[in-house]
Amino acid sequence: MEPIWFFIRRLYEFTGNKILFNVSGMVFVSFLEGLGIVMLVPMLTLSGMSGLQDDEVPLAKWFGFIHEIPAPWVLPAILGLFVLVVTTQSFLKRQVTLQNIKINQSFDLATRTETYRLLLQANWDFFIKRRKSDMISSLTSEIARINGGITLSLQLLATVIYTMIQIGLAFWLSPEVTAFVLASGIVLALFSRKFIRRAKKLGTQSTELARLYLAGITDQMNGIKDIKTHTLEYSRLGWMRAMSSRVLQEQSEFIKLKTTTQFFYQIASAILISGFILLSVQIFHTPWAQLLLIVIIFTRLWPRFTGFQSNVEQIASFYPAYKNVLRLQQECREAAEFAIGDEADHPVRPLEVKTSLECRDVSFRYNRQDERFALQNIDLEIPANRMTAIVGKSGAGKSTLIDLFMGLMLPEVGQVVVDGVPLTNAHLVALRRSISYVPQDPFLFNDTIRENLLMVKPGAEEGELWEALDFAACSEFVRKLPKGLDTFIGDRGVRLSGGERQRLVLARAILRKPSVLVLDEATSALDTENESKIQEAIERLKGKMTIIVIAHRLSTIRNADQVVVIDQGRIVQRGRFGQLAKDKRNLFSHLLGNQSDDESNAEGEERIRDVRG
Ligand SMILES: Nc1ncnc2c1ncn2[C@@H]1O[C@H](COP(=O)(O)OP(=O)(O)OP(=O)(O)O)[C@@H](O)[C@H]1O
Repeated sequence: MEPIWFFIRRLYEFTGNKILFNVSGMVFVSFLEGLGIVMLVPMLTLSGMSGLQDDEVPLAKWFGFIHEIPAPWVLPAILGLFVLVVTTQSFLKRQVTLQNIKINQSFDLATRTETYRLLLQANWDFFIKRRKSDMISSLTSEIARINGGITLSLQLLATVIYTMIQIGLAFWLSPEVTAFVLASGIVLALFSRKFIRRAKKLGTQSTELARLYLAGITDQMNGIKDIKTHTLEYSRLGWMRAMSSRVLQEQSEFIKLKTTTQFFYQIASAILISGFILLSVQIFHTPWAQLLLIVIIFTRLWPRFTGFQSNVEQIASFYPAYKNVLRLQQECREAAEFAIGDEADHPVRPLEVKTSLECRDVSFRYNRQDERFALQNIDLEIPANRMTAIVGKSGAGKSTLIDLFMGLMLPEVGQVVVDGVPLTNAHLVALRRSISYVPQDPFLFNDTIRENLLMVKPGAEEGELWEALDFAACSEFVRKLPKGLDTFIGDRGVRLSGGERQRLVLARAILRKPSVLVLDEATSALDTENESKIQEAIERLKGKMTIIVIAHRLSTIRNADQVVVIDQGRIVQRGRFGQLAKDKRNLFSHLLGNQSDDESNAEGEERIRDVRG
C-alpha cells in the first residue's frame, strides 16, 4: 500500500495542519450526529414520558437539570436542545465539506501540475519508449481516481477515530455487548480480507482495460482517414463492441463484489442483533431502557464497520491508479533533462551559435540491447551561418543525427559540441531556444493561425507575423481565409491542406528568428511553385543563420554549402553538391539516379540534369 501512503503523506505536506483540523472537524460532526440521537432516550425518559425510572437509564445524571425545568417546558426544552445539536452539526458539516472540497481541488491541481511538470522535464528517449495513451490515462482518469481515493481515505480516517470514540462510549455503557459487537466485527473483517484482495485485483484489471481502451481509441481517431479509405469501419466497430463488453463485464464484477459484501454484512447484522437481544433479555436480563440505548449504539456502530469495509474495497480498487501515477512520476524524475524553472526569475536566453555545431566520434543506439547502432563513429562539423544538407536512404540515420544536434538524445559514445563547448543538460534549454525545427509531419494546435504563430513568440507584432507568413509563401492563402489570421484551423490543422500546413509551420519557425533552422523534409508536401518560392526564401537566409536540411528531393539542396551523405548510420560522403554528383559510382550519384528514374516528368529530368551540370 506504499503508493497510497505516499500520496497521503504528500497531502499532509501540501496542506499541513489544515488537514488535521478538517479531520478533527469530521470527527466532531459525526460525534454530534450520534449525540443528537443518543441523548434523546435519557432525556425523554427523564422527562417522565417513557414511564421509566432515572436509575434504569444510562447517562441520566448528565441530564439531571431537566428536573429543574417547569413541567410544561420540558418537552419544548428537550426538543429545542435536540434541534440545537442537529443545527450545529449540520452547520459544521457544511463548513467541513466545503473545506474538504477546497483541499481536494487544490491537491488535485497540485498533483496534476506536478505530474505534468515532471513529464515535460523528461527527455525525448522517455517519450519514444512509452505509449502516449498511457501517459494521457495517468494525467486524466488515474489522477482523478487518486483524488477520489484521497477523499475516501480522509473519510476513513475520520470514521476510524469516530468509531473509536463510539466504542469507548459503548464500552462504558455495556462492556459485554460492545465486546460482542467488536468480536463480531473483527471476525467479519478477517473474513472480508478476501473481498478486499478481489477488489484490488479487479481494480488492476479495469485500469489496464481503461488504458487499452484509450490507446485503441486514440489510434483509431488518429487514423480515421485510413479507416475510412480502407473501409475498416465494420472491423473497428467490432473492436469497440468487444472492448465495451469487457469494460461492462468488469463493472458488473465490481458491482457483484460490492453487493455480495453488503449482502453478507446485512445478514450478519440481522443475525447479530437478534442474537444479542435474545442474550440480553433472556440471560443478562438487561433493563429495557439500557437495551434500547445499546440497540441504538449497535445500530450506529455496525454501519460503521460496513462503511469501513466498502471504503477499503473502493480504495483497494483505486490502488493501481496510485501505483501508475507514482511510477510515472518516478520514471520522469529519472529521465529529467532539466528543471522547468521560474522564467521570471531565471530567464534563459537563446544561445547564438557562432562558429559551429559538431559531432565528435558519436555513436548512438536507441536500445542498448540492440547490436545495431543507429549512428556510428560520426565526426561532423556544421559550420555556423551555412547551409548543410543531410541525405541518405530511408532509415539511414538522418533524423537521429539532427535529434542529437538538438540535444533530444545524448550520444552513447562521443560528444555533441556547440561552439567548442560539449553539450550538457545545463545548456539544453538555451540551445533549444536557438533552434527552430520543422519536422516531416508538422504539428499545429487546434487554435487560430494567430495563436499558432504567437505560441513560439508571444507578443510578436502583426507586422512580424505577416513577414514570417510572406517568407513561407503563406500570406496569400491566409488573406483569402474568411477570418484571416483569426481562422481556426482544426485538430492538428486539419482544415488546411498538407502544403499549407507545412508552410505555416515554416512561418512559425522563422518568426522565432532562430540561430539554427532545421528542416526535416520540410517542403515535401509543396507544389513546385511554392517549393521554389521557399527555396528562394531559404537562399536569402543563407549567411544569417545556420541551416540544416534533410532532403529526399535532392534538387532542393543543390545550393547547400555542404552535403553529408549517410548510409547505415555512417557518413559515407561529404562535399559540395556538384562535387559529389560528379563521381558516378558513389551513393550520392546512385540516389540522384534513382530520382531521375522516379521523376517521370520532363521537368524532373531537367532538374537532375541541371544539378549534375
Ligand atoms: N524510436 C526508435 N526506436 C528504435 N529504433 C529507431 C527509433 N527511431 C528510429 N530508429 C531506427 O534508427 C535507424 C535510423 O532512423 P532515422 O529515423 O534516423 O532514419 P532516417 O534516415 O531519418 O529515415 P527516414 O528518411 O525514413 O526518415 C532506423 O534503422 C530506425 O529503424
